[in-house]
Amino acid sequence: MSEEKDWQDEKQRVDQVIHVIRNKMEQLKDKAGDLKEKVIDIRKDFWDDVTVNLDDPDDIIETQASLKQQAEFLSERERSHGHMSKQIDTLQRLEDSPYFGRIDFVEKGYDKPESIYIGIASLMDEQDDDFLIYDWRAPISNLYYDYPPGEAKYKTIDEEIEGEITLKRQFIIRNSVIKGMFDTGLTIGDHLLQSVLGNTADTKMKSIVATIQQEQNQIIRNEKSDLLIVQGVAGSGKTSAALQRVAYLLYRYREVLSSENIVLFSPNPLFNSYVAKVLPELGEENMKQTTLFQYLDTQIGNKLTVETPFAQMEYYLSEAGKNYAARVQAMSYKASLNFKQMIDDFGTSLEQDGVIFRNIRFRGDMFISKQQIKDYFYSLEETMSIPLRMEEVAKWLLTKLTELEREQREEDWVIEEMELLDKSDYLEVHNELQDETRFSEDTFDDHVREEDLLRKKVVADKIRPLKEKVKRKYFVDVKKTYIQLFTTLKPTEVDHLDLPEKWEEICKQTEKFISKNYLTWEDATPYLYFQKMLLGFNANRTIQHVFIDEAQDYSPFQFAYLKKIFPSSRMTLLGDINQAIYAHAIEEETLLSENIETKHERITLTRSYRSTKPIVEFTKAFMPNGHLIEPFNRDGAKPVLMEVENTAIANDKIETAITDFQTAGHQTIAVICKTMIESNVVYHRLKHKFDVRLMDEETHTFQQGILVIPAYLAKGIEFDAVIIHDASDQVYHKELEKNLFYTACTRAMHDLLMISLGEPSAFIKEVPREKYTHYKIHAIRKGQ
Ligand SMILES: Nc1ncnc2c1ncn2[C@@H]1O[C@H](COP(=O)(O)OP(=O)(O)OP(=O)(O)O)[C@@H](O)[C@H]1O
Repeated sequence: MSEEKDWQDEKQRVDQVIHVIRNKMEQLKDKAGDLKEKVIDIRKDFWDDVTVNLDDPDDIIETQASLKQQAEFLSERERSHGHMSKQIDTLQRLEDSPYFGRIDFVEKGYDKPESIYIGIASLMDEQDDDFLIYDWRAPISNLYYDYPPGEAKYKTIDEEIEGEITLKRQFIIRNSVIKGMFDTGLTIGDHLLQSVLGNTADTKMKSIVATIQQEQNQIIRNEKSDLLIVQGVAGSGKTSAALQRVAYLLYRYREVLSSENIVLFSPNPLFNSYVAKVLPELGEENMKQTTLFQYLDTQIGNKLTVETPFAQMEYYLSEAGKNYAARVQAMSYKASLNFKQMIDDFGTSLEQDGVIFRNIRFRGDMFISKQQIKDYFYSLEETMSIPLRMEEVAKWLLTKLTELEREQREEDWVIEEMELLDKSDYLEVHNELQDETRFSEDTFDDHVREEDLLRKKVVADKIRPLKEKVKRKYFVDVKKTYIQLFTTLKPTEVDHLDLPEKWEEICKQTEKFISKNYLTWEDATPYLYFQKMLLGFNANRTIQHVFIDEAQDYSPFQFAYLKKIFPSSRMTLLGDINQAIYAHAIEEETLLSENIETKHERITLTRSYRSTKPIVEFTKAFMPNGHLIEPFNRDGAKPVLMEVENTAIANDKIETAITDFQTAGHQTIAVICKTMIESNVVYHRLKHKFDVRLMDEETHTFQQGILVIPAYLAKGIEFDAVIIHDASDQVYHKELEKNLFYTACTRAMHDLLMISLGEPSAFIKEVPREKYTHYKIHAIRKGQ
């Protein structure tokens, strides 16, 4: 068959499929329109169709039943309407680009191939007999992602089907028109990938459904592992694969899983909006998304201020302050499982003694003292866990409060308070009284009864907040109990736990911070863990899948905490050891370390798709194990290093570069700095010349244009061009700064420029000279 004939045949098929899509869409729109009218009618006539009769209890029951029936009828119609709207959305998406792939597969035992077309959703022909398009997540579609032409097999729910792929073809279809078509020998040919990756950066991440690579497909379709760990180099598609995996799981387990059952922990708030469009593009709803900070901060509540990880990072990078060395040791130690062990041991000792409680006062007077609560707590059965005993204490206190409530109704202060009640309170009591007396004739003591009710109300209003506090276990002084870990525990009791050298100083610092209601980031997880140890963990069982992106930044303690909170969830951790930027990663293992003890399956991604080949060749040259990183073959300019003599030249070069990048058509240009302080300075300088935005930890979205951003906030995101504001050795020198520098450089898709004020970073010097262009720019001196 000639290429021209193939092209014509495929073109014709696209037209036919589009015709079917449009027909279906018309029909559905008609149906949905009718249904909408019906829904409006039902809402309008709702009360006409309900028999309302409240005369006697039987009538009331009948009315309730009639109401319920009518409401169900309405919500069933509304549901169908919602379902139809969703189908119409999907058809609209298919109308634009119905499919992206085709395989011809001859099943063993048959002699003719069947053509399977693959798109973002399934589509049947008009008779509903045959599939015109298969959903990319259908079992048979796996052939497309996993095999080149030749022998192949796929698994359905109950069997394995073998056969041979005789053709594998990719399409680019846009606006219902076929724009390109390639037959491919490889898994998914470079052709399409080249064209996708060559595009300019978007402020929203795109789905990679048409070009998923075989190794990414292993992540997306993994069904066996409870703990899947993905170590992938920068730009290898970890986040993309994670989101595709969410879509896959939602399809595969659609009967039992919804987006509400999946949570993604992402590195920063900006990232949330960056990835927000991928799933809707695939016709799925977004999973829940949070950052670890948001999660811990909400759990800890507003009594304590929690330091953000970014503030911790700024402190770490500042290298300033007289307690700096101790604080850095604290960051590492409090991330460790040794520290968790210390808390666990402390928890065990608290079973005997040591929990600190709070007094409960009523109207300024002591009602139950902390000592009484403590005595009650420690009088309870020792075999009961601490949280169970706390439940018992709460019950006991609630009974006591109920007794108090009864007694207090007779007190004089109640009369005084009654006078302060406003009209609505009286009305409420009056209505209550009316309800009570509705069916009785006997109303002579109404006045007395009204006073009773008012007294009851006054006291109840006073006691209610106390009861609420008791229910929330406010009677436990978690903070003071926690501080004891740093004040009363003798180092000799815990020295088997590899105490850091500056432990005593750490203890003093911690006590000082927490007494001022300030929790450093390194204390946030341990504190919350401890709090739950006293008050109960309330495991979250609605979440069935937890995804952790940038997992290298999670400490072993944080991971252990998340496991405890989500005990029955499957976990997918994605990260890159080379991008570990938090202080604890220097000494503590990260989650991605080879020797993590928990049972897991590990997938390694070594191919980098984001940046051009010259950028990847440059960045891999200064990283340990960099030889394992494989660039995707996309051409571009070599990274440029400009070593300049003074700030004036540096500024001038940055400004020229921005203008040049704009002229070259780059839409997003990021000036990446090491810290927020540096970013602020650069922003204030540039804002007079360009329309530029400063990104900080509060930034939740970003637009195309020129951005100034600290490296740690640029995690997970990409830009057309990156300018490293100062790549000098003074700025990027320490071990962890290497990772920060690597993270910054690998954000660039097409162009990377490094300005160095003076001596360039030693990391750059590790790179062979031919991998980048080096300019030295001197100031023009008098007489030159
Ligand atoms: N199979 C693919 N097809 C098309 N584009 C891809 C594919 N895999 C990755 N990409 C693209 O490569 C870029 C990097 O992907 P992604 O952000 O998912 O990588 P990552 O491993 O999470 O990166 P990092 O760790 O550096 O943040 C994105 O632009 C993504 O669209």
